[in-house]
Amino acid sequence: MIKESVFKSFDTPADLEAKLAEKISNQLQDAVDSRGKASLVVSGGSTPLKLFKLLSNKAIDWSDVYITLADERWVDAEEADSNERLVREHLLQNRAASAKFRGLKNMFDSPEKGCEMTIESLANFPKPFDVVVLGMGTDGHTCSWFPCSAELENAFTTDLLCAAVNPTTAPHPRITLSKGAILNSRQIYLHLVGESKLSVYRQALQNDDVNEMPIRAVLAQRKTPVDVFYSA
Ligand SMILES: O=C1O[C@H](COP(=O)(O)O)[C@@H](O)[C@H](O)[C@H]1O
Repeated sequence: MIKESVFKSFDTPADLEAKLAEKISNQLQDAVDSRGKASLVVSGGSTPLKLFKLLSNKAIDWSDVYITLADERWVDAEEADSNERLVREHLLQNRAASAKFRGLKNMFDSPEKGCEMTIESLANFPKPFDVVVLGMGTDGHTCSWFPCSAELENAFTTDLLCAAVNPTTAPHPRITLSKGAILNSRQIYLHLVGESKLSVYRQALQNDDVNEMPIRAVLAQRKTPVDVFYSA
């Protein structure tokens, strides 16, 4: 049984997004005030889009904020399935347009070949990351740590920032931040919307088999604070 993290439940997704956007923007500005720059890692998928919009209007020093993704599908940034496209269209807008964004996909034809260049492109990001926002799939994956993938162990054990992943249950080869990279952060938020996600989260707390539900690698550790933000 995993000891539960801080769990905050909201009446509506809008209430959740308002509070989470406020917390993230305050933490980013605090980082800029104390260390001159800040870093933010966001997830893709459908859950964070309204959060991105709220964040993009926050009055903070965005030009000192470095943003990247927790994971990416190995598709061009213009394609519908690209997480980078979501970030560009929903987060890097309004006041946040001046943030320094680095995507994970590059010109190589596979994540295995492109991984080294991605790692180099993130070398100047402030670390530990100030804020990481994770999502979770109903199979218990987070980032692109898919329970089915042969590369999961590497993503969990590598000292490198990124790993290539070829999920058998989801489309596209992927690149993902490694477990070491994600846990090298000051604050992780797990953003969950919908009762099906709540039930997967509750199931994840039942034991610590990370291969069955990779989200447990985040929930079972105590190195980095994890706050779960949930709304039905
Ligand atoms: O494939 C992915 O899925 C997860 C969850 O996505 P959602 O659509 O259920 O919010 C996401 O966190 C991850 O970044 C994405 O690549």
